Amino acid sequence: MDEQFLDLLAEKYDTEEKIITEIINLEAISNLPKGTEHFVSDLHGEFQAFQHVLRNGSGTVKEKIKELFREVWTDQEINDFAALVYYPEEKIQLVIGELSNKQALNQWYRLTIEHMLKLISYASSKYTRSKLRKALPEQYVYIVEELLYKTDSTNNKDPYYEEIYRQIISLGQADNLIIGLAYTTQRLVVDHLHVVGDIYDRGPYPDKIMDTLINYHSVDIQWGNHDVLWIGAYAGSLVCLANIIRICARYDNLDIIEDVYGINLRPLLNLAEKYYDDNPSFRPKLQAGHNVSEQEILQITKIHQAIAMIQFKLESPIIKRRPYFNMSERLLLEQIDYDNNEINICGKTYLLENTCFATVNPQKPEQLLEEERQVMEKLLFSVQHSEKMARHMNFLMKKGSLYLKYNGNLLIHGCIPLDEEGNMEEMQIEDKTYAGRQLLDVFEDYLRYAFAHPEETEDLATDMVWYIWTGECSSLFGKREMTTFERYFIQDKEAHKERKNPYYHLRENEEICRKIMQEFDMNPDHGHVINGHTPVKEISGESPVKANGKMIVIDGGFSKAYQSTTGIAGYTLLYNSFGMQLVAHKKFNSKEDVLCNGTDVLSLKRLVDKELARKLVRETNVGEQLLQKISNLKDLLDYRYMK
Ligand SMILES: O=P(O)(O)OC[C@H]1O[C@](O)(COP(=O)(O)O)[C@@H](O)[C@@H]1O
Ligand SMILES: [Mn+2]
Repeated sequence: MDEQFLDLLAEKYDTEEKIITEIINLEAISNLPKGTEHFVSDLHGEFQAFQHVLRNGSGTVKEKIKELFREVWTDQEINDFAALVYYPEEKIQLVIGELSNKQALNQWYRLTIEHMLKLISYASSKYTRSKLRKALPEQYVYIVEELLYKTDSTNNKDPYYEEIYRQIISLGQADNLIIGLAYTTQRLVVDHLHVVGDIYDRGPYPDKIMDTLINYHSVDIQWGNHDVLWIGAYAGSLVCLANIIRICARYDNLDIIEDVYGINLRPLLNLAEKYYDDNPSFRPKLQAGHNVSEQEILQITKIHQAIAMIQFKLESPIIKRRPYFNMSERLLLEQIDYDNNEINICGKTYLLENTCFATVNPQKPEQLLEEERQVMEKLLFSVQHSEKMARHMNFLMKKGSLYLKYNGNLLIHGCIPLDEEGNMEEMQIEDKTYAGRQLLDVFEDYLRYAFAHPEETEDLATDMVWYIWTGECSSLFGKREMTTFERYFIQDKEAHKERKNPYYHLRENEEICRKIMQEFDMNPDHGHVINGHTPVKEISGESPVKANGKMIVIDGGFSKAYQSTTGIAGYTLLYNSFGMQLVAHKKFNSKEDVLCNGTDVLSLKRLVDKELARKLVRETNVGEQLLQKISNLKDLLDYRYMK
């Protein structure tokens, strides 16, 4: 071992005792059961439903409550206590409103604190004391530890403990303590969260999801195609920027752009008012319960057309300067017969309806009007100077990656592009050809380069971010083409079809999944491929567990727009020391429903994999680091003390 490294290490561990204590500590930790991993995906801006799943740990909180109190509590009591753990602030207010006198309330406080402590003690049984301490409400650590670790079996200290409870209540600290303990419980039931992509688009609050993730104790993100689109916009890709605004307009979410990220839409609105009118194809999909006036709808409809046309124009030069993107079929503006309002796509002629080509010059259809160019320039400036946007995008980059190998599983939002024979699909980029893991690594390198160089807007790296959103070999898109244009202007549904990469039928096959895991140097006997991206149509009998259990698809289905096609509100996955469990969620109504009626989106669990022996920390990614550290410390002991 490098002596310089050992000398550095010796600065921190400067006595024999310190080294030995740390070795014992790390050895002990690595023999604890592994913590619970929680997998969610396709959140699509649905903050309310997401935070519910996070707060209830996909059913883990209630399960623990049941295990502890089933014998002594009614279902109603269990539900009430669960609601208190999920939404402590609101539930306490409801209880205060219901209990008629102070004495009753104080009694409730006394019992509730005791129950919370019991639950915490149970939920933390597989953690070290130090880990639990870090999860406790800071200002109450001392008294909570006193109450948690009562060791006196003689009852001599009973009056002492009672006095602690009494003081907490009489000093007006009960509410805060209960709230703090509820959050401790939430934190203890899930050790680490994986977000398998698509935080952004369609739903109204992606920013609140981002803020929640930023404050979460332990998380990683596998980017989804929609997340990459937002990264691309921030990194200087005008076409990605046009796309995110178009999708926000389409889903009546322009507030996210204007109010949340502070981007001025006025120049775009002025342009839209000048060239566009009402158009049934571009009216926004309204969010339930969102009151929008006719005038606002008209405004959004105009903005929607303006930005969609800018997007289509911006696609052309990229397709032309990157022939190996193989997207010449998508040069649609050039294939339009502007006199007859028709288009020829793949040999078939379609009539165009609800067109809005006022800014298109049929001779040079890709050319932006000077006004359009200026609007995009201003928008990009605004996006790149939004403080909140910078914070959220930096976090996406820091915690995110295109794929992740974690505790033996391969996590990826979309797919591993394959050909019909099940070989890794090849893509040529400039003069080199890539496939499989190498291709994904190259994509990620380009994306990181584009992000680090936001001032470069037409270089290959920036174009590549857009390719990852929509290209045929993208591991996040996984389809041959994105038929956005067709869905706006052509009635015939045949033209809307997006052909999927062969991966999506081949992934049913165990051998293929094994091959993919080998491509990533993983052990196919133990691991799984975990995907999001495609809603699992439970209604039509589709199963989220495929390939003899090697493949798990957990599109969260949080997106309301897709719930009628899936029949459920999606899946999440839990992986604890006993094995893997898939959780199917019913539609989430509202927080109020959980609080008042105790209706918790019933989660149905299905065992995917059972560990033969309880899995320990030492067998995990974190454990690997611990074992490395132990080995370093042993070297240090040897080097300094000849042991
Ligand atoms: O229904 P929308 O929101 O217009 O989006 C449809 C588009 O979204 C996509 O399904 C991609 O989004 P997902 O990653 O959520 O599937 C495209 O394939 C399709 O063209
Ligand atoms: Mn997706």
